[in-house]
Amino acid sequence: LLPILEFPDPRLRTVAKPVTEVDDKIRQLVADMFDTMYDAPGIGLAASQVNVHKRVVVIDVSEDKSQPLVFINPEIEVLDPEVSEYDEGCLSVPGFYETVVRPNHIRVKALDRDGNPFEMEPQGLLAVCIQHELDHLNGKLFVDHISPLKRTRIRAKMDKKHKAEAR
Ligand SMILES: O=C(O)C[C@@H](Cc1ccccc1)[C@H](O)SCc1ccccc1
Ligand SMILES: [Zn+2]
Repeated sequence: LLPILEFPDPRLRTVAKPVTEVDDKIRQLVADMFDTMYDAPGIGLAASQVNVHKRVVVIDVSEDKSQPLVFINPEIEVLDPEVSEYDEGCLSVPGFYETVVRPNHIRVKALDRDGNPFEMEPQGLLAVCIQHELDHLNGKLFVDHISPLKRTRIRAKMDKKHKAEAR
């Protein structure tokens, strides 16, 4: 299992670099990320969260771990301006859920675990999760989409938790 960085760790603000070659090293990272995500448990994980600053995302929104998806060098285009709300969580901000507004009709282009390009037009939670993970690759967190007051309060609680753990 890979350790997951927690807000406000500044390393979460790193902009991840594109993968130049989808090789066995990347496939090992993907396998370790799925193990870490399923164990958390979570429905998505970006390499940034495990302090690997490469543009790699794993997602599985299924109930029974039956739909693992790998997005390498993902790119998103918004297909229409309609947005929807979702109470998002984050494995890097454990225990906090806040309403985030995002476009709900997008197209994703990425490479799969074999380095082959593919694209999809995800709906619902998958569309939300892909945008949440892409934020991670760009050094953004879901708390950046809520009010500064709420973000400050969450940061204070996370700092207190980390102090207690350090004792
Ligand atoms: O930190 C992450 O990227 C994992 C996120 C994925 C997520 C993105 C957007 C909306 C919900 C989840 C979650 O922490 S995984 C935990 C979870 C599982 C099911 C539903 C909500 C949260
Ligand atoms: Zn997250």
